[in-house]
Amino acid sequence: MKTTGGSDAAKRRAGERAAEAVADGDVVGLGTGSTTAYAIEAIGRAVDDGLEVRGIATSFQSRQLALEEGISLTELDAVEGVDLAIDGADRVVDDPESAAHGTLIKGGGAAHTREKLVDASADRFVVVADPSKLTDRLEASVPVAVLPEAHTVVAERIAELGGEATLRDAEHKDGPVVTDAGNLVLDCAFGPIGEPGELAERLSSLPGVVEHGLFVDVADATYVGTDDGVEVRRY
Ligand SMILES: O=C(CO)[C@H](O)[C@H](O)COP(=O)(O)O
Repeated sequence: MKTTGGSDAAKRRAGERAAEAVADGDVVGLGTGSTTAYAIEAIGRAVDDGLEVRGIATSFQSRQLALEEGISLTELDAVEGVDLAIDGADRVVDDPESAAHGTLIKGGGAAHTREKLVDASADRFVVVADPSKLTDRLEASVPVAVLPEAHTVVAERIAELGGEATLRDAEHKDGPVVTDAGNLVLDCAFGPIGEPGELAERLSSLPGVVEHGLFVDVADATYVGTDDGVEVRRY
């Protein structure tokens, strides 16, 4: 499984604590990545012990893991609602004085389109992270999923917004990363992002953009695994 740095022990603590929030009968959004995998495994163990839940996978990876763990799966259009979503993040703004507190950048695993759909549909969305994801200012690249034929046009529009777009290359395939939905990913460097809400709206309005990895006002809490416990941020 792809990991993105950070301590595995901290990721495990965050993931397992988030899994404790799952209640009997819940519909649970199952995020993507190495931190969420710990939550999915813990939910699987609880299912073995009798917990009844239905999961909604956000990627091929989380679907495979849920199946291995014996978690029943459903789809967003087959349920009345999602009780809880658990998902990782590449960056989490951690500054209570900032309007951007709790804003996320996601999409390191190129799954952010379905992640945003499921996470934003949930009554509660809990982020699981290790301390390496916390930042007081956003300046990481923003992943932008685009229709394949739109990548050059969107890259030009990104430049007009002051960003530099790089088509994400696959590691074990010649050519670009292709998402689970068949789209390409532009990693867009904007430098420090002062107004993530404004940038998010501009990115969403570009023709050819399927979804971007800025999650503004979506998360309800972040569980941060540390060396000896879990710190909870609520938004
Ligand atoms: O957004 C994501 C996938 O698109 C992941 O949640 C994000 O990359 C964090 O992954 P990890 O828990 O492995 O660090």
